[in-house]
Amino acid sequence: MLDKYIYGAQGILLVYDITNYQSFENLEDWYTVVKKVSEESEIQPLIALVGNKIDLEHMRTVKPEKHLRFCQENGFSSHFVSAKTGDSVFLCFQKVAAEILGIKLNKAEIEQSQRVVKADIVNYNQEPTSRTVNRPRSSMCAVQ
Ligand SMILES: Nc1nc2c(ncn2[C@@H]2O[C@H](COP(=O)(O)OP(=O)(O)OP(=O)(O)O)[C@@H](O)[C@H]2O)c(=O)[nH]1
Repeated sequence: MLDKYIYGAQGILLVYDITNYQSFENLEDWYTVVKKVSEESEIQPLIALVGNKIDLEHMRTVKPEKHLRFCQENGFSSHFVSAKTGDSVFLCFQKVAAEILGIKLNKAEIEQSQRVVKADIVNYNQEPTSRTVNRPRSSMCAVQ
């Protein structure tokens, strides 16, 4: 069944979980299937390596160097996303589509697709604690 999806595809995303080394290792098997099917097809798909769950960077087990080496060795384009927060997901698809179409994205197009991280100043109503020796903290920064 998988070969039916792969056959004739112009782009293939090999996605793994950056916090799960096994999911990265499994890509060898997925890539083997992709290569086998592509040999039988006239269309050679663009292959993108996508590291998912970048919102869990502190739990990363697959080093970025490993990811990049795999890309370099096989001519993949490289992407990191978070399906949970949506970070870089649109950008990833936009880059893959542009590469397939042979279009070079300009800086403005790339920046437009990048998620803006908003930081609000929130009132900090608690009494100053003993740690605030110099000036009591009256506000804090919250990244959403
Ligand atoms: N923190 C975080 N969790 C994610 C992200 N993407 C998916 N998940 C979670 O990871 C779990 C597996 O997601 P699935 O969409 O089922 O992925 P899958 O590849 O189909 O996983 P399997 O069914 O286990 O093969 C779910 O609990 C998702 O909510 C992400 O970017 N960040």
